[in-house]
Amino acid sequence: MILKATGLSKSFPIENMEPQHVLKNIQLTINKGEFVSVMGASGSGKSTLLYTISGMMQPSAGTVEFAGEQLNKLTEEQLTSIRLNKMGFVFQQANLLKNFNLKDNIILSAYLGKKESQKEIDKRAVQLMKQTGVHQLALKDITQASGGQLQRVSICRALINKPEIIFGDEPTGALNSKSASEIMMLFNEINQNGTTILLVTHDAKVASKTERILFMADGEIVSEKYLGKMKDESTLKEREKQVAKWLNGLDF
Ligand SMILES: Nc1ncnc2c1ncn2[C@@H]1O[C@H](COP(=O)(O)OP(=O)(O)OP(=O)(O)O)[C@@H](O)[C@H]1O
Repeated sequence: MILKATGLSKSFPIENMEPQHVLKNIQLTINKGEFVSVMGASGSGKSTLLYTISGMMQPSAGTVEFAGEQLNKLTEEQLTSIRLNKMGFVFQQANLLKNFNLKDNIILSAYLGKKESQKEIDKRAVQLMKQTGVHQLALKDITQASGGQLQRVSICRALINKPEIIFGDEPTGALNSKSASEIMMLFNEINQNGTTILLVTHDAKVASKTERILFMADGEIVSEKYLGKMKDESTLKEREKQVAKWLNGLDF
């Protein structure tokens, strides 16, 4: 087990009204090496779940244990260190810094993170850029790359500190279907190399490439289904059909 949420709830206050209960008593265990996706209608609480289990947001109740640490017992400084060194984040938009070239965007957080030499960090950045097919863009800036390429760079940035888990919030949401599919194959490869991955997605095609799908409705995990790891792409059509069936059976 790498992550365990117990009795996790999150409410947001609303002026002159009852608070909005966005997460309700969530129990969730993620095992080391798993590739998990979270699906559910807009507003069901998917992003809030991701933010609370990754220590970006304080839950209203409940606990999160990550890599042997109870996140609620840590100081903000300790949480920042865990997020920097043990977690990687990929969002819908790459959110890269415009005054840095693409390689510098990748290595910046490694300079802030682990105590490694510049040479080692540089070497890993180049390896990651090769693995993700963007090494020829190392010295370009963000205006000189496509959306898919920028997302590959943001995946390199997420991986630079060798995280134990990658959290993705709609990481393919802004991409065309070809780029989205390529990015998912890349996540699959990263997962096969041992990194645990949890993705929030609206897209059944994305979810069908993951190992386990959690379905959320109204702040609760209402169902979870196991697809198993995708060993090769020949099974993809079958997996997509299966996910479509599951979605049809749920009343979102
Ligand atoms: N910081 C906040 N303050 C108040 N309400 C919030 C806040 N963040 C989220 N919410 C509310 O919580 C609910 C769930 O939001 P969340 O973003 O987790 O859903 P989601 O399932 O990820 O939706 P989407 O698929 O549209 O991104 C929404 O009704 C949203 O308005």
